Amino acid sequence: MDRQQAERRAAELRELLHRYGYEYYVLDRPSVPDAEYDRLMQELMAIEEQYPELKTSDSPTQRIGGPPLEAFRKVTHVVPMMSLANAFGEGDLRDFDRRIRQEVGEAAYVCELKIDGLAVSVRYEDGYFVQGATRGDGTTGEDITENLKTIRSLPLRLKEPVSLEARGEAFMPKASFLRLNEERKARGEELFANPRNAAAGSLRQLDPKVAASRQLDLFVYGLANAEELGIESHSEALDYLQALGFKVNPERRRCANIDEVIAFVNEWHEKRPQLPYEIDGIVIKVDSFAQQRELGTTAKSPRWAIAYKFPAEEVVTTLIGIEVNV
Ligand SMILES: NC(=O)c1cc2c(=O)c3cc(F)ccc3oc2nc1N
Repeated sequence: MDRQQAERRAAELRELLHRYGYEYYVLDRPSVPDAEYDRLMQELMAIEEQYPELKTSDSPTQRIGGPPLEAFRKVTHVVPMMSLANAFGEGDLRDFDRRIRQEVGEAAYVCELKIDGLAVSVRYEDGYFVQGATRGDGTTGEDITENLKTIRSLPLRLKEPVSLEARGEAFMPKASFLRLNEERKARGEELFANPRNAAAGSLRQLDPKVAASRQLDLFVYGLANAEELGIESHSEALDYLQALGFKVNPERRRCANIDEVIAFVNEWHEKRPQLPYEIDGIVIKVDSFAQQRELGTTAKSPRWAIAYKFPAEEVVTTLIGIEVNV
Protein backbone atom coordinates (compact mmCIF):
# COMPACT_ATOMS: atom_id res chain seq x y z
CA MET A 1 0.00 0.00 0.00
CA ASP A 2 1.53 3.36 -0.98
CA ARG A 3 1.45 6.37 1.32
CA GLN A 4 -1.64 7.93 -0.24
CA GLN A 5 -3.62 4.68 0.04
CA ALA A 6 -2.34 4.30 3.62
CA GLU A 7 -3.51 7.82 4.50
CA ARG A 8 -6.98 7.13 3.08
CA ARG A 9 -7.24 3.73 4.77
CA ALA A 10 -6.04 5.15 8.13
CA ALA A 11 -8.78 7.82 8.04
CA GLU A 12 -11.35 5.12 7.22
CA LEU A 13 -10.14 2.92 10.07
CA ARG A 14 -10.25 5.81 12.56
CA GLU A 15 -13.86 6.55 11.60
CA LEU A 16 -14.85 2.90 11.96
CA LEU A 17 -13.02 2.44 15.29
CA HIS A 18 -14.49 5.70 16.70
CA ARG A 19 -17.98 4.57 15.74
CA TYR A 20 -17.60 0.97 16.96
CA GLY A 21 -15.93 2.14 20.18
CA TYR A 22 -18.76 4.63 20.85
CA GLU A 23 -21.43 1.98 20.27
CA TYR A 24 -19.67 -0.53 22.52
CA TYR A 25 -18.39 1.61 25.40
CA VAL A 26 -20.83 4.55 25.52
CA LEU A 27 -24.09 3.11 24.20
CA ASP A 28 -23.31 -0.41 25.44
CA ARG A 29 -24.77 -1.60 22.09
CA PRO A 30 -21.92 -3.02 19.96
CA SER A 31 -22.74 -3.50 16.27
CA VAL A 32 -19.67 -5.65 15.45
CA PRO A 33 -17.99 -8.49 17.36
CA ASP A 34 -14.87 -7.68 19.43
CA ALA A 35 -12.75 -9.66 16.96
CA GLU A 36 -13.69 -7.23 14.18
CA TYR A 37 -12.78 -4.21 16.37
CA ASP A 38 -9.45 -5.81 17.26
CA ARG A 39 -8.70 -6.68 13.62
CA LEU A 40 -9.28 -3.07 12.51
CA MET A 41 -7.19 -1.79 15.43
CA GLN A 42 -4.32 -4.07 14.41
CA GLU A 43 -4.58 -2.83 10.82
CA LEU A 44 -4.41 0.82 11.94
CA MET A 45 -1.47 0.10 14.25
CA ALA A 46 0.39 -1.50 11.32
CA ILE A 47 -0.21 1.55 9.10
CA GLU A 48 0.93 3.92 11.89
CA GLU A 49 3.98 1.73 12.40
CA GLN A 50 4.84 2.01 8.71
CA TYR A 51 3.88 5.71 8.39
CA PRO A 52 4.27 7.30 11.89
CA GLU A 53 3.29 10.71 10.50
CA LEU A 54 -0.21 9.33 9.90
CA LYS A 55 -0.81 8.93 13.66
CA THR A 56 -3.32 11.66 14.62
CA SER A 57 -4.02 13.03 18.11
CA ASP A 58 -7.41 11.25 18.12
CA SER A 59 -6.13 7.94 16.81
CA PRO A 60 -7.87 5.04 18.61
CA THR A 61 -4.50 3.25 18.83
CA GLN A 62 -3.86 5.45 21.90
CA ARG A 63 -6.43 3.37 23.79
CA ILE A 64 -3.65 0.81 24.26
CA GLY A 65 -1.42 3.26 26.15
CA GLY A 66 1.85 4.88 25.15
CA PRO A 67 5.30 4.72 26.85
CA PRO A 68 5.57 5.32 30.63
CA LEU A 69 5.99 8.93 31.84
CA GLU A 70 8.85 10.11 34.06
CA ALA A 71 6.42 12.04 36.27
CA PHE A 72 3.03 13.74 36.11
CA ARG A 73 3.03 17.38 35.04
CA LYS A 74 0.95 19.84 37.03
CA VAL A 75 -2.22 21.38 35.60
CA THR A 76 -3.91 24.55 36.86
CA HIS A 77 -7.70 24.40 36.72
CA VAL A 78 -8.87 27.68 35.13
CA VAL A 79 -12.26 26.97 36.73
CA PRO A 80 -11.46 25.49 40.18
CA MET A 81 -12.67 21.95 40.85
CA MET A 82 -14.55 22.40 44.13
CA SER A 83 -15.84 19.70 46.44
CA LEU A 84 -19.42 19.10 47.55
CA ALA A 85 -20.89 19.85 50.96
CA ASN A 86 -22.52 16.77 52.48
CA ALA A 87 -26.02 15.96 53.72
CA PHE A 88 -26.58 12.95 55.94
CA GLY A 89 -30.33 12.76 56.33
CA GLU A 90 -33.68 14.03 55.12
CA GLY A 91 -33.49 16.97 57.55
CA ASP A 92 -30.25 18.18 55.97
CA LEU A 93 -31.89 18.03 52.54
CA ARG A 94 -34.90 20.04 53.71
CA ASP A 95 -32.57 22.61 55.31
CA PHE A 96 -30.69 22.86 51.99
CA ASP A 97 -33.95 23.35 50.11
CA ARG A 98 -35.23 25.96 52.59
CA ARG A 99 -32.01 27.99 52.24
CA ILE A 100 -32.20 27.80 48.44
CA ARG A 101 -35.83 28.93 48.35
CA GLN A 102 -35.16 31.76 50.78
CA GLU A 103 -32.38 33.06 48.54
CA VAL A 104 -33.63 32.46 44.99
CA GLY A 105 -37.29 31.40 45.34
CA GLU A 106 -38.75 28.21 43.90
CA ALA A 107 -35.98 26.07 42.40
CA ALA A 108 -35.95 22.87 40.33
CA TYR A 109 -33.18 20.37 41.04
CA VAL A 110 -31.26 17.74 39.10
CA CYS A 111 -30.48 14.54 41.01
CA GLU A 112 -27.57 12.34 39.93
CA LEU A 113 -26.07 9.15 41.28
CA LYS A 114 -22.86 10.00 43.14
CA ILE A 115 -20.33 7.73 41.40
CA ASP A 116 -17.66 6.55 43.83
CA GLY A 117 -14.51 7.12 41.78
CA LEU A 118 -11.97 9.83 41.03
CA ALA A 119 -12.99 13.34 39.95
CA VAL A 120 -11.33 14.39 36.70
CA SER A 121 -11.42 17.33 34.33
CA VAL A 122 -11.15 16.83 30.55
CA ARG A 123 -10.40 19.62 28.11
CA TYR A 124 -11.21 19.68 24.37
CA GLU A 125 -10.08 22.08 21.65
CA ASP A 126 -12.08 22.18 18.40
CA GLY A 127 -13.55 18.85 19.35
CA TYR A 128 -10.26 17.05 20.08
CA PHE A 129 -9.36 15.72 23.55
CA VAL A 130 -6.23 17.65 24.54
CA GLN A 131 -5.76 17.33 28.30
CA GLY A 132 -7.13 15.58 31.36
CA ALA A 133 -6.31 16.15 35.03
CA THR A 134 -7.16 15.03 38.55
CA ARG A 135 -8.88 17.42 40.98
CA GLY A 136 -5.73 17.70 43.14
CA ASP A 137 -6.30 20.50 45.64
CA GLY A 138 -9.01 21.99 43.46
CA THR A 139 -6.71 24.52 41.80
CA THR A 140 -3.74 22.36 40.78
CA GLY A 141 -4.13 18.77 39.61
CA GLU A 142 -1.97 16.12 37.92
CA ASP A 143 -1.90 15.76 34.15
CA ILE A 144 -3.18 12.23 33.50
CA THR A 145 -4.03 12.78 29.81
CA GLU A 146 -2.30 9.62 28.56
CA ASN A 147 -4.05 7.47 31.16
CA LEU A 148 -7.46 8.98 30.44
CA LYS A 149 -7.01 8.26 26.71
CA THR A 150 -7.14 4.55 27.58
CA ILE A 151 -10.69 4.91 28.99
CA ARG A 152 -12.72 3.62 26.04
CA SER A 153 -15.83 5.68 26.87
CA LEU A 154 -13.87 8.96 26.83
CA PRO A 155 -14.30 10.42 23.31
CA LEU A 156 -10.96 11.29 21.65
CA ARG A 157 -12.96 13.49 19.29
CA LEU A 158 -16.40 15.03 19.90
CA LYS A 159 -19.29 14.97 17.43
CA GLU A 160 -18.95 18.77 17.10
CA PRO A 161 -15.67 20.77 16.78
CA VAL A 162 -16.30 22.61 20.09
CA SER A 163 -13.82 23.75 22.76
CA LEU A 164 -14.94 22.92 26.28
CA GLU A 165 -13.91 21.63 29.67
CA ALA A 166 -16.00 18.82 31.13
CA ARG A 167 -15.89 17.33 34.63
CA GLY A 168 -16.58 13.75 35.44
CA GLU A 169 -15.89 10.76 37.62
CA ALA A 170 -13.52 8.02 36.47
CA PHE A 171 -14.43 4.71 38.07
CA MET A 172 -13.85 0.97 38.01
CA PRO A 173 -16.98 -1.16 37.50
CA LYS A 174 -17.62 -3.75 40.22
CA ALA A 175 -16.92 -6.69 37.87
CA SER A 176 -13.54 -5.24 36.82
CA PHE A 177 -12.67 -4.65 40.49
CA LEU A 178 -13.44 -8.25 41.46
CA ARG A 179 -11.48 -9.64 38.48
CA LEU A 180 -8.50 -7.35 39.23
CA ASN A 181 -8.39 -8.47 42.87
CA GLU A 182 -8.63 -12.12 41.81
CA GLU A 183 -5.62 -11.62 39.52
CA ARG A 184 -3.70 -9.81 42.28
CA LYS A 185 -4.59 -12.51 44.81
CA ALA A 186 -3.34 -15.18 42.37
CA ARG A 187 -0.07 -13.25 42.07
CA GLY A 188 0.17 -12.82 45.84
CA GLU A 189 -0.14 -9.05 45.48
CA GLU A 190 -1.89 -6.68 47.89
CA LEU A 191 -5.61 -6.32 47.13
CA PHE A 192 -7.42 -3.04 46.50
CA ALA A 193 -9.89 -2.29 49.34
CA ASN A 194 -12.59 -0.92 47.03
CA PRO A 195 -13.22 0.15 43.40
CA ARG A 196 -12.52 3.83 44.21
CA ASN A 197 -8.98 3.06 45.44
CA ALA A 198 -8.47 0.74 42.46
CA ALA A 199 -9.54 3.48 40.01
CA ALA A 200 -7.37 6.13 41.72
CA GLY A 201 -4.42 3.72 41.87
CA SER A 202 -4.82 2.87 38.18
CA LEU A 203 -4.95 6.51 37.05
CA ARG A 204 -1.96 7.48 39.17
CA GLN A 205 0.23 4.98 37.33
CA LEU A 206 2.95 6.56 35.22
CA ASP A 207 2.67 3.69 32.73
CA PRO A 208 -0.52 4.17 30.64
CA LYS A 209 -0.47 0.49 29.69
CA VAL A 210 -1.40 -0.29 33.30
CA ALA A 211 -4.41 2.06 33.14
CA ALA A 212 -5.36 0.50 29.78
CA SER A 213 -5.44 -2.94 31.38
CA ARG A 214 -7.75 -1.87 34.24
CA GLN A 215 -11.04 -1.48 32.26
CA LEU A 216 -11.81 1.91 33.78
CA ASP A 217 -14.88 3.88 32.80
CA LEU A 218 -16.01 7.52 32.98
CA PHE A 219 -19.30 9.33 33.57
CA VAL A 220 -19.24 13.02 32.71
CA TYR A 221 -21.41 15.20 34.99
CA GLY A 222 -20.67 18.83 34.30
CA LEU A 223 -19.45 21.54 31.96
CA ALA A 224 -17.00 24.07 33.37
CA ASN A 225 -17.68 26.64 30.65
CA ALA A 226 -21.40 26.02 30.04
CA GLU A 227 -22.49 29.65 30.12
CA GLU A 228 -19.91 30.57 27.44
CA LEU A 229 -21.71 28.04 25.25
CA GLY A 230 -25.08 29.72 25.88
CA ILE A 231 -26.48 26.86 27.94
CA GLU A 232 -28.96 27.94 30.66
CA SER A 233 -29.38 24.91 32.90
CA HIS A 234 -27.56 21.88 34.21
CA SER A 235 -30.04 19.44 32.66
CA GLU A 236 -29.46 21.06 29.25
CA ALA A 237 -25.69 20.83 29.83
CA LEU A 238 -25.93 17.08 30.52
CA ASP A 239 -28.06 16.50 27.40
CA TYR A 240 -25.55 18.51 25.37
CA LEU A 241 -22.60 16.52 26.72
CA GLN A 242 -24.43 13.29 25.85
CA ALA A 243 -25.14 14.56 22.32
CA LEU A 244 -21.41 15.36 21.88
CA GLY A 245 -20.55 11.72 22.54
CA PHE A 246 -19.75 11.66 26.27
CA LYS A 247 -21.05 8.93 28.55
CA VAL A 248 -23.52 10.65 30.89
CA ASN A 249 -25.21 8.65 33.62
CA PRO A 250 -28.76 7.81 32.46
CA GLU A 251 -30.20 7.59 36.01
CA ARG A 252 -30.41 11.36 36.39
CA ARG A 253 -33.76 13.01 37.17
CA ARG A 254 -34.98 16.63 37.14
CA CYS A 255 -37.03 17.20 40.30
CA ALA A 256 -39.54 20.03 40.72
CA ASN A 257 -39.19 20.12 44.53
CA ILE A 258 -37.41 18.57 47.53
CA ASP A 259 -40.09 15.88 48.01
CA GLU A 260 -39.28 14.49 44.57
CA VAL A 261 -35.57 14.67 45.47
CA ILE A 262 -36.17 12.66 48.64
CA ALA A 263 -38.17 10.09 46.67
CA PHE A 264 -35.22 9.74 44.24
CA VAL A 265 -32.77 9.36 47.15
CA ASN A 266 -34.89 6.62 48.77
CA GLU A 267 -35.42 4.83 45.44
CA TRP A 268 -31.68 4.59 44.75
CA HIS A 269 -30.78 3.72 48.31
CA GLU A 270 -32.84 0.58 47.65
CA LYS A 271 -31.65 -0.06 44.09
CA ARG A 272 -27.94 0.64 44.70
CA PRO A 273 -26.83 -3.03 44.90
CA GLN A 274 -28.19 -3.69 41.37
CA LEU A 275 -25.82 -1.11 39.82
CA PRO A 276 -22.71 -2.39 38.00
CA TYR A 277 -20.66 0.37 39.67
CA GLU A 278 -20.42 1.75 43.21
CA ILE A 279 -22.18 4.92 44.30
CA ASP A 280 -21.83 6.50 47.74
CA GLY A 281 -24.83 8.80 47.56
CA ILE A 282 -26.84 11.21 45.43
CA VAL A 283 -25.76 14.64 44.16
CA ILE A 284 -28.48 17.30 44.13
CA LYS A 285 -27.96 20.46 42.05
CA VAL A 286 -30.05 23.54 41.44
CA ASP A 287 -30.92 23.20 37.73
CA SER A 288 -30.97 26.86 36.62
CA PHE A 289 -27.53 28.38 35.97
CA ALA A 290 -28.96 31.84 36.71
CA GLN A 291 -29.96 30.62 40.19
CA GLN A 292 -26.59 28.88 40.57
CA ARG A 293 -24.87 32.21 39.86
CA GLU A 294 -27.06 33.97 42.42
CA LEU A 295 -26.21 31.34 45.07
CA GLY A 296 -22.48 31.35 44.32
CA THR A 297 -19.89 29.36 46.22
CA THR A 298 -18.12 29.21 49.60
CA ALA A 299 -14.31 28.95 49.65
CA LYS A 300 -14.43 25.25 48.78
CA SER A 301 -17.97 24.26 47.79
CA PRO A 302 -20.76 25.42 45.48
CA ARG A 303 -23.78 26.67 47.48
CA TRP A 304 -26.12 25.35 44.75
CA ALA A 305 -25.30 21.66 45.19
CA ILE A 306 -25.13 19.10 47.97
CA ALA A 307 -24.09 15.46 48.21
CA TYR A 308 -26.46 13.20 50.13
CA LYS A 309 -24.29 10.39 51.52
CA PHE A 310 -25.84 6.98 52.07
CA PRO A 311 -25.19 5.69 55.60
CA ALA A 312 -22.08 3.47 55.64
CA GLU A 313 -23.63 0.04 56.16
CA GLU A 314 -21.85 -2.66 58.08
CA VAL A 315 -21.65 -4.85 54.99
CA VAL A 316 -19.69 -8.07 55.15
CA THR A 317 -18.53 -8.62 51.59
CA THR A 318 -16.98 -11.97 50.87
CA LEU A 319 -14.38 -11.24 48.21
CA ILE A 320 -13.25 -14.59 46.87
CA GLY A 321 -13.33 -16.11 50.33
CA ILE A 322 -11.81 -13.10 52.06
CA GLU A 323 -13.97 -11.48 54.77
CA VAL A 324 -13.83 -7.72 54.23
CA ASN A 325 -15.84 -5.49 56.57
CA VAL A 326 -16.45 -2.16 54.84
N1 LIG B 1 -19.21 11.72 42.02
C1 LIG B 1 -20.19 12.17 41.24
O1 LIG B 1 -20.92 11.38 40.65
C2 LIG B 1 -20.41 13.64 41.10
C3 LIG B 1 -19.50 14.52 41.71
C4 LIG B 1 -19.70 15.90 41.58
C5 LIG B 1 -18.80 16.87 42.19
O2 LIG B 1 -17.80 16.49 42.86
C6 LIG B 1 -19.10 18.27 42.00
C7 LIG B 1 -18.30 19.26 42.59
C8 LIG B 1 -18.65 20.59 42.39
F1 LIG B 1 -17.91 21.54 42.94
C9 LIG B 1 -19.75 20.96 41.61
C10 LIG B 1 -20.54 19.97 41.03
C11 LIG B 1 -20.23 18.64 41.24
O3 LIG B 1 -21.03 17.70 40.66
C12 LIG B 1 -20.80 16.37 40.83
N2 LIG B 1 -21.66 15.52 40.23
C13 LIG B 1 -21.50 14.18 40.35
N3 LIG B 1 -22.40 13.35 39.73
